[in-house]
Amino acid sequence: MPTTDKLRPRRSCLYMPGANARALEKAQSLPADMLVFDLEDAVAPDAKVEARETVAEAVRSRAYGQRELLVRINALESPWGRADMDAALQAAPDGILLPKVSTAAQVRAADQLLKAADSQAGLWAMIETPLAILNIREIAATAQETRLLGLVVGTNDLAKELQAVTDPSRSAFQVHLALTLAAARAFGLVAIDGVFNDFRDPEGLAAACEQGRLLGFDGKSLIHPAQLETANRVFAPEPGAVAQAQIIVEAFALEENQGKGVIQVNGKMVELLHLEQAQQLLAIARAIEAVNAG
Ligand SMILES: CC(C)(COP(=O)(O)OP(=O)(O)OC[C@H]1O[C@@H](n2cnc3c(N)ncnc32)[C@H](O)[C@@H]1OP(=O)(O)O)[C@@H](O)C(=O)NCCC(=O)NCCSC(=O)C[C@H](O)C(=O)O
Ligand SMILES: [Mg+2]
Repeated sequence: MPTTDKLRPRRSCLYMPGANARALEKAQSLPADMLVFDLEDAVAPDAKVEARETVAEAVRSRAYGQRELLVRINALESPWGRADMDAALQAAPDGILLPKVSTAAQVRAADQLLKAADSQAGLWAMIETPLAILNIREIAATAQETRLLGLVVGTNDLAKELQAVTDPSRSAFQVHLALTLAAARAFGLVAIDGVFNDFRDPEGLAAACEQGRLLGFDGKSLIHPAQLETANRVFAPEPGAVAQAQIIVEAFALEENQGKGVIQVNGKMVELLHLEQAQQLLAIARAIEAVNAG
């Protein structure tokens, strides 16, 4: 049964070219929270049909344990998109990732296909065009009527379309990242940050993950197994934060604090909103523990 659970860990989201059978096999034992079987930009036009079959078979194999499986189809407007969608839905992944979504209508069109196929898969939209940024509110708002579950930033395509340069601090993309995050949170969606292309630069990756985490993203798009450990570490709640959250939950549970909206914990003001944050953090920490326990 595909999962649409919003509270599961999504620290690491690893892309694999659909035509690369070795990568698809290797991913069965990699510590990724999410796997994206890519049929779009990582697959050359001549290899698209074969990749579609390879990916469908891999998803059907159920050899990926509890990892969340997404298939990134080609755009529905492209020559391959509709057949990709049909094959993917028959294989029953957890989600379909739509590339280059620019309008709410594109999400609705994909959602109609899910409904027609009686699919339980979630929908995920790549935010990687300038038009998507201008339409981000409407795109995210489709979550109220469709199976849209998350937004995934595509900084490679954004850089191309904006004619922007990717510097280490990603200064050109700060507005796009923040708008995507705000739209995701406004409509209760998961938000996954873009890729870091230099997979032999662990310090640069750690800095990029840290930046994404501080902005509020749930996890990071990855392109190579060597990037998994860093993303899993940076996007997991720190032990100190887990301990602090536990203290807040316990403080609000004390008899003398029943019915209170604000209390003090170790000399700091703590409100009910902090209690909610603490509960959410503990839920994610527990979910990560469950994943680690296998
Ligand atoms: C970038 C790569 C082409 C590098 O591949 P390679 O030269 O084979 O790397 P290594 O020799 O270091 O690989 C070591 C082993 O790891 C396996 N491997 C490599 N990558 C993956 C992977 N992604 N998933 C699973 N396994 C992987 C190799 O097979 C080796 O295994 P072994 O035989 O046991 O030694 C390559 O990493 C790659 O293709 N990465 C993914 C590229 C991709 O999918 N790109 C599309 C999405 S990125 C994007 O653009 C997002 C968005 O749309 C945007 O616009 O920003
Ligand atoms: Mg892209």
